[in-house]
Parts: sequence; C-alpha cells; structure tokens
Amino acid sequence: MPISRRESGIAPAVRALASQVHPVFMLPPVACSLFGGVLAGAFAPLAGALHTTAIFAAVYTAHIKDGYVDFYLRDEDDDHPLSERGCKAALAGSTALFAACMAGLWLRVGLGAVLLTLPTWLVAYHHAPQLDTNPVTATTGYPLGIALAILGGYFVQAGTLAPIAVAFAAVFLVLLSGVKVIDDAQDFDYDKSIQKRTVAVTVGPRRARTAAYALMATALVLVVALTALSVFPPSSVAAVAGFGAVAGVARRADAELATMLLVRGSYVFLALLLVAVWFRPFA
Ligand SMILES: CC(C)=CCC/C(C)=C/CC/C(C)=C/COP(=O)(O)OP(=O)(O)O
Repeated sequence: MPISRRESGIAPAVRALASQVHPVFMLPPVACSLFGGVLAGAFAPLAGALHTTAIFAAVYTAHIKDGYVDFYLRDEDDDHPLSERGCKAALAGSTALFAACMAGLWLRVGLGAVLLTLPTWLVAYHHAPQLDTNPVTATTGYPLGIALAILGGYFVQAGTLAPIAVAFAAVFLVLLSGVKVIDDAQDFDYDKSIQKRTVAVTVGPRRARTAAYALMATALVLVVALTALSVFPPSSVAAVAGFGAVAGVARRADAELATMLLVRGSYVFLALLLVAVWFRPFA
C-alpha cells in the first residue's frame, strides 16, 4: 500500500509527507527552541540543532497523529493526503527522529535535557485522540509545547534553568492559551456539530471570549510583576503596551480577524521582550 492515499511512487509519497509540515504551527516552537538557546548567552550549535530537530519532530508527530485520528478514526475530515500505512510510517519516522535527538541530547548535555524535552513528544502524541477531547488540555497542549521548547532550548545551552527562562515559559503558556481559545472559537459551529469540546463549545462563545482575554491580561500582568521583581528589565513594559494595544483592537473584531491579529501580536510581543532582555536599553 503506498504512502500517499492518491497515487503510488516516491514523488507522491514525499508530497504527502511534506503536506503535513505546517509552517504556521511549526515555526513558532522551532523559533522558541532557538530563542531559549539565545537567552542562555553562549550557543553550542550541535546541542541547539539536536533540540530544535526534536521540537520539529514532536510537532510533526502531533500533526500526523491528529490527521490520522480525524480522518481514519473519527471520520471528521473529508480528505487526507496520507494513506493509513503512510500515517503509521510517518509516525514511526518522526518518533525515531525524536528518539535519536533524545539520545544525542543525553550524550551531549545530560539527562536533564531529555527530561525537559521528552514531554513535548508525549503532549504531541497524545493530543489526539486523548488530550483534544478535554477543553483544558485541548487549549493548553500547544502553548505547553511552546513553553517546554523555551525551557529546553535554554537548558541545552546553559545546563541549568534560570528565572528568566521560567518567566518566559510561564508568560507564553498563559498568553498563548488565551489566543488558542479565540482561535478555537472560529470553528464554534463545526466543533459543536461534531461534539468537539473546545472552550467555546463548553462554556459558550461569550464566556470563552471573556476567559481568553482574562488569560491574556493575566500574562501581561505577569510581565509587569516580573519586571517589578527585576526578572525582566524595565523596558519589557513596551511589550505589554504593544500586545495590549493589539488585544484592544482584536477584542472588537470577529474570531477570525481577532486570531489573525493576536497571532501577529504574539510575534511582536516576543520580539519586544527579546529586545528588552537582550539589549536592556535602559539598563
Ligand atoms: C513542541 C510542541 C509545540 C508540542 C505541542 C504539540 C501539539 C499539542 C500540537 C498540536 C498541533 C495540532 C495537531 C493542532 C491542531 O489540532 P486541533 O485539535 O486544534 O485542530 P483540528 O484537529 O481541528 O485540526
């Protein structure tokens, strides 16, 4: 049985496997792995490459498994580029790549790096059909992966964790959970029809919006508190002001436009925080 569900041959197989690489979802965790490393100061390329590849393999695993479950087990999707065998082969391949990176990190950095990175694969592999059936784990899975990517990226360079890395991980876990609630609200009607329990389906779109903006506000307050505690430098408030302004506009938009604004706002937020920490302009 071929890898592609449509045609046999190497080129269709490669195209089908490549179709499951979603840059919009995959670039942020990979960037966060690198960002964690940059945050640590000195950057060892081999350890950085092993961690970044492991994070890519984890997110790829999540997408392959989610696509397989949605199409072959739940009959939710109309089409899927990979055959059943293709899904299983891709899962085995991404898991083998992840395991090879774990072995490399163990040898190069130590057990701590493995213990901080392994949960990304566990969360990814169990996203569907286990974690995506509960509104809390369906919402926090991807943000948790991002937070772990920052922590692991830092650890593989520094050999330890520091308050600044934990602070970044916590802020992004809370902020992106808020963004994910708005993102999921876009599919409210469809998710309700298939009884997919997102936050919007579980508590209703209005309360989901309130919860989402409360989570984002909590992340911004956390940055201010961590600035007051000197974990973040004073100029970090610029990131709070930047994201706060975007969130203010998004609040008046529909779920689709709000998601687009908030995702871009998250990139600006990360960039402003990075500039604040890296250059410490008012230090
Ligand atoms: C390192 C890292 C970031 C790990 C986290 C991995 C993780 C949990 C990714 C989720 C990616 C995914 C399949 C999103 C779509 O699911 P959905 O259920 O929201 O949407 P869908 O099933 O309707 O497509």
